[in-house]
Amino acid sequence: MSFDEDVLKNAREQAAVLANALPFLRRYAGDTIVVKYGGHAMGEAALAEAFGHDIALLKLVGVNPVVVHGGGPQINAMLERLAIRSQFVDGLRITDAAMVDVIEMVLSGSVNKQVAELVNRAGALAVGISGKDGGLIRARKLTRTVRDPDSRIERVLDLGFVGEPERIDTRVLYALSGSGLIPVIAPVGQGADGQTYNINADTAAGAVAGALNATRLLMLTDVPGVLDENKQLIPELTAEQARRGIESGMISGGMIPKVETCLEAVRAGARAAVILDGRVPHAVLLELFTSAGPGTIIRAD
Ligand SMILES: Nc1ncnc2c1ncn2[C@@H]1O[C@H](COP(=O)(O)OP(=O)(O)O)[C@@H](O)[C@H]1O
Ligand SMILES: CC(=O)N[C@@H](CCC(=O)OP(=O)(O)O)C(=O)O
Repeated sequence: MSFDEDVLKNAREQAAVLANALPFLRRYAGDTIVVKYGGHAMGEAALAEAFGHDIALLKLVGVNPVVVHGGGPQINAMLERLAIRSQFVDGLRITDAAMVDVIEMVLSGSVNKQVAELVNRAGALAVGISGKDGGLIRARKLTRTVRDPDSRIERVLDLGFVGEPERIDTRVLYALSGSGLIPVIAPVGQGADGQTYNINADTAAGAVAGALNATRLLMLTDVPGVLDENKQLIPELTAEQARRGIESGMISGGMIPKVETCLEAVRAGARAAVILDGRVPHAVLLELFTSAGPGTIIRAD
């Protein structure tokens, strides 16, 4: 085959691949997909670039992607530089007054702009905002009760300025998405009194997905999904299995807010939530458009 014939053959093959992809790419046209992009998944440059491409491609094929990012490792690094120690309870960072300023700086500042830039570099137009912009996330102080295993006495744990979404005002998201832009959200909220709250990024993503009645909430993380005692992937998790998993300790640490969030998101209006491996390049496209993107799916009952 001559050089020209080779080029032509490749081009025809590429065209066929594109044409074959059409029914898949149409699958979520017009739908809203909320993607939680965890701090761990941002580490590797090639992976991050692939993530940016996935989000840009979603917009191109008529999907309305909304990104909510984390930044736990990035906050840890900054707090370490400032010699401030963190403590976690059930995957939530106890946040005092000095920390909340640093956390807002990291999340709404450097990380938010980095994530928006990943999408922009892929040729789409992302706009980085925090939950404080446009009144997006009205937050209230989160309280946790813990039971002492010996005395069985319950006590309320003060997590400081850790918040939970109280109300989501979706207007800013519709305004951006409707103008061809992709919202990229930092998980920081504002209380009725103006106080800034640090919100777990999973929780923020779940609240946004519920309020938007998203077709999917995709939770990108650093494990293949929810794993059982033998470290095997659980393809589908019911509310009852989740409750037992948390009680038995099979589901622990950062996976607790993740699973709880998925359950809450589908209860609040999202069609399904998937916990999947963000370390796999193009995890978002694999999950949405192929049968090779297994994670753990949590559906509305
Ligand atoms: N049953 C489980 N299945 C999978 N991961 C689990 C489970 N229980 C606890 N984990 C832990 O949860 C972590 C994911 O939560 P987290 O570190 O908060 O992720 P991210 O930073 O992506 O939000 C995993 O890396 C794992 O160590
Ligand atoms: C209250 C709380 O824990 N907030 C988180 C917010 C960032 C986050 O959730 O980031 P990842 O998704 O990367 O873990 C924190 O301070 O680390």
